[in-house]
Amino acid sequence: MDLGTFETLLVEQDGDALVVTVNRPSAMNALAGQVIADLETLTLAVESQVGSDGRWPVKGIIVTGAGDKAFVAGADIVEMQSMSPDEGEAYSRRMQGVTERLEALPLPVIAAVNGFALGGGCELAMACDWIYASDNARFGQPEVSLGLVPGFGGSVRMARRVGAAMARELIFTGRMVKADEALRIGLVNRVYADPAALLEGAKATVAELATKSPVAVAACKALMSEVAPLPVPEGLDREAQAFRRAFETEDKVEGVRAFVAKEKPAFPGR
Ligand SMILES: CCCCCCCCCCCCC/C=C/C(=O)SCCNC(=O)CCNC(=O)[C@H](O)C(C)(C)COP(=O)(O)OP(=O)(O)OC[C@H]1O[C@@H](n2cnc3c(N)ncnc32)[C@H](O)[C@@H]1OP(=O)(O)O
Repeated sequence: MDLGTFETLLVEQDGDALVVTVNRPSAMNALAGQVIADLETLTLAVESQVGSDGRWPVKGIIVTGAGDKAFVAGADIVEMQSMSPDEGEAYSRRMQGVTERLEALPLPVIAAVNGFALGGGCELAMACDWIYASDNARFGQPEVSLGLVPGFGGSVRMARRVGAAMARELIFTGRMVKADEALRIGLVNRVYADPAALLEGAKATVAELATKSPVAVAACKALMSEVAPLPVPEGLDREAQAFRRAFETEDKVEGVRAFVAKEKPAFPGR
C-alpha cells in the first residue's frame, strides 16, 4: 500500500498491517505542526485507497511511536509558545479532524502505546478503536498543568472509555496513569512486557482480523460508532438495518457456506 513518504511519520506495510510510527524521538514524538499535517495527509491517503468494497490491501492499522520512551508526549509545547489563540484553535480543529477520520476509516485502528501518551498523545490513542500498551506506558491529560484544556478530543472520548467520574479525575488533576491502572480502568485492552512484544501483539491481532470478513468488520465499526450516542430502541433499529445489509453481502454467503461445509471461509470482501 503506497501512501507516499512523510517528514515525521514512518509508514510501512507489514503483512496485513499498516504500521504508522510517529517519528520525532528527540522530542518524545510530540505533535508539532508538521506531524499534524503529515497525519492529515496520511488519513486522507488511506481513505482514498480503502474503497467501498472490502478487498483492501491491509486489514488493520497500527499507530505507535518511535523509540521506547514515548508514544506521543502531546502537542509540541515549544511550538505552542509562539501560537496565537486563533492558531491554537485552528490546530485543535485540524487534529480533531484527523481523529474523526481515524474513527471513520473502515479498518480497525489499534494504538500501540509504547511509552508516554500524554495530552494530544493520549487523545490520538483514544481516537483509535482500542489501545494496547507496553508495561512502561504512561497515560495522562496534563493540559491543566499548562493552563490548557484537552484540545484533540480528550474531553469527549476519555469519559466514553473510562467513565465520567474517572475521566473528570484524570483531566482535572492531569495525573499520569501507569499501564496496569490504564488496563484496570478500561483505557487499555492489553498490556505487554515491552515495546517489542507490544508491536508483535498488535500485529498478531491484525493477522487475526485478516481472517474475518473485512466487510463485516467495517460494518461493525460503522454501526458501533453510529449507535453509540443513540437511545437503545433507536440503536437496535439501526442494528437490524445493518444486519439486513450484511445478509445482502457475498461475504455472508461465503461465511455461512464455509461453516456448513466445515471449511475456512475465503471472503470475497464485498
Ligand atoms: C506551528 C504550529 C504548531 C502546532 C503544534 C500543535 C499545537 C496544538 C495546539 C492545540 C493543542 C491542544 C491539544 C493538546 C494539548 C497537549 O498535548 S499539551 C502537552 C501535553 N504533554 C505534556 O505536558 C508532556 C510534556 N512532556 C513531559 O512532561 C516530559 O517530557 C515527559 C514526557 C514526562 C518525559 O520527561 P523526561 O523523560 O524527563 O524527558 P524530557 O527531558 O522532559 O523530554 C525529552 C525532550 O523531549 C521534549 N519534549 C517532551 N515533551 C514535549 C512536548 N509535548 N512538546 C515539545 N517537546 C517535548 C523535551 O523538551 C526534551 O527536549 P530537549 O530538552 O531538547 O532534550
